[in-house]
Amino acid sequence: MAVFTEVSADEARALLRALKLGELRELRGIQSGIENTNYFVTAEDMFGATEYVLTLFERLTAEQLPFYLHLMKHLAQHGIPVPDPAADKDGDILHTVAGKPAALVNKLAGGHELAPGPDHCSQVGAMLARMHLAGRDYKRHQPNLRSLAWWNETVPVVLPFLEPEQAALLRSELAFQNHVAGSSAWQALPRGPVHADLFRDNVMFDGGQLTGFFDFYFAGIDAWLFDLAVCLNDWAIDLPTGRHDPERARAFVAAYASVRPLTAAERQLLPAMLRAGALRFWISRLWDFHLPREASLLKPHDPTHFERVLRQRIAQPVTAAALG
Ligand SMILES: Nc1ncnc2c1ncn2[C@@H]1O[C@H](COP(=O)(O)OP(=O)(O)OP(=O)(O)O)[C@@H](O)[C@H]1O
Ligand SMILES: N[C@@H](CCO)C(=O)O
Repeated sequence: MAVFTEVSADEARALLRALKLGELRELRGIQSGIENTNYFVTAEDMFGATEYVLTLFERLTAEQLPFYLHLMKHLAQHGIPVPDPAADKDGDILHTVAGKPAALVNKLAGGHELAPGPDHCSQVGAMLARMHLAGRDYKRHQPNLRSLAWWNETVPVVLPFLEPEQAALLRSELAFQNHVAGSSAWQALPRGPVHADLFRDNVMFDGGQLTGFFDFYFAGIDAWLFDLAVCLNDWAIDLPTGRHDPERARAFVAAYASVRPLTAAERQLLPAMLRAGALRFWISRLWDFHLPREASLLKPHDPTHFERVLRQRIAQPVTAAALG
């Protein structure tokens, strides 16, 4: 469950009042998610009832949060379907609730598509490219905080928990990614704000139509190709085995490239970036699994899933040419 911090009805009422969003009708803790405390909030004003999502940030600091919240606002203003943080009378979108930094955003319609087909992948691929283009003139800068520097810092912390063979793979993949990051192709990759965690459970569909991307709290400035690789590693694999699904991957990449064609450097580095995407989540899952925070009922994601994905990506590299 993901209510790390309890919010009282009075606290929710006070926030709604400060944001001039009407009276509180319902406050309901959201049981999924592993990073933040989330509540569904129903408010009613003279126009009727509206649903919002209240997020209390458990790990991120008030220094880091403006980048994410203003990015969501920027993208929403550029027509990308993402939650739009509500502002108070001073224009502030970062609030304090129960002593934690907090935001209130509109609730996206629909639910997750946990068994996506090629059509879902095309919709997400095209919207991902539109989102990258819409982020080009976003002025704030914050690196992807779960990128190479964090991998280098965190790998030594998780290594003692691994079997020798797993430790060897983790070490050698990290060395490979450090090597790739020194290449001219890597330097040439187009960059901008990326979501960096756009898994099936961070996208909403309603009646088969994409209604939005959410959970931008791992976003940062990074290679657009990294975002694409993270998506392919989730949207276009068979979850039980981690095996690449060529049909879904082709649909995803073709739709992405129809909005923003891949550059030569991106085509060259796709196989390495797919490995990077798998490594990133293997490390974070190992970290969450072996060094959990104090959260009574938290169920960490299975790290071995991304170990399998990484092994597949190394044994059977997926090239841009194979994806059309
Ligand atoms: N803007 C939104 N609109 C609709 N539903 C939302 C929205 N934000 C969050 N939710 C719901 O709340 C659940 C938990 O949110 P989220 O995935 O952001 O949790 P988290 O703990 O912040 O992240 P993580 O995915 O890293 O575990 C989502 O699965 C979704 O059902
Ligand atoms: N998407 C991440 C969880 C953090 O959002 C994972 O599956 O490990």
